[in-house]
Amino acid sequence: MNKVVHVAVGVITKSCKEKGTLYFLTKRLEQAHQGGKWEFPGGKVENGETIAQTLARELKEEVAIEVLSCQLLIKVEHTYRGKGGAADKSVCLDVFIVDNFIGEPSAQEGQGQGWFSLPALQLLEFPAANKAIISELLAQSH
Ligand SMILES: Nc1nc2c([nH]c(=O)n2[C@@H]2O[C@H](COP(=O)(O)OP(=O)(O)OP(=O)(O)O)[C@@H](O)[C@H]2O)c(=O)[nH]1
Ligand SMILES: [Mg+2]
Repeated sequence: MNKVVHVAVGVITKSCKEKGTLYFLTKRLEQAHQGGKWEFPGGKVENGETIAQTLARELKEEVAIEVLSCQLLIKVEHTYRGKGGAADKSVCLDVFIVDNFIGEPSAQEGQGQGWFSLPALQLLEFPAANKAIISELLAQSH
C-alpha cells in the first residue's frame, strides 16, 4: 500500500462574546484531494521538518498567520478509498489547537473561508477523517 502521508492541521480559534468559540475554516480547492470540502488549514510534513515547523509554515503559507503556540488536540489516521474499495490515500493528521497567533487568518489562494461556531460547523461537508476531529472538539466543549 502507499506510504502514509503525514499532515499538520491547525484548528484556529478565537472567542466571540455572543457566539462563544469560533473556528476558522477554508474550502479545499476543487482540484485538490477531497476538493470542494471544508478543512482546517494545514498540509504535508516535508523532509526534515518537525511537526511544529510544518504547522507554522503551512499556516503562514495558506492563511498568513504567525503561530505563537499550539496544543495537540488529536491524532487521526484514516485511509480514503476509491469506488471499488481500493485504498486511495492514507493520511495521519496531527491536529493542533491554535489560539495564540499574530495576524488575521485569510485564505491565500482565494478559496472560501470563514469563522464558524461548533453548531454551524457541524452542518458543513468535511473529508471523512475530520469526523474524529469534530467529535473531539464537541467532547471538549462540554
Ligand atoms: N489541511 C487539511 N488536510 C486534510 C484535512 N482533512 C483531511 O483528510 N486532510 C487530508 O490531508 C492531506 C494533505 O493535506 P493538504 O492537501 O492540505 O496538503 P498540502 O497543503 O501540503 O498541499 P499540496 O499537496 O498542495 O502541497 C490531503 O489528502 C487532505 O485530503 C483537514 O482538515 N485539513
Ligand atoms: Mg493544505
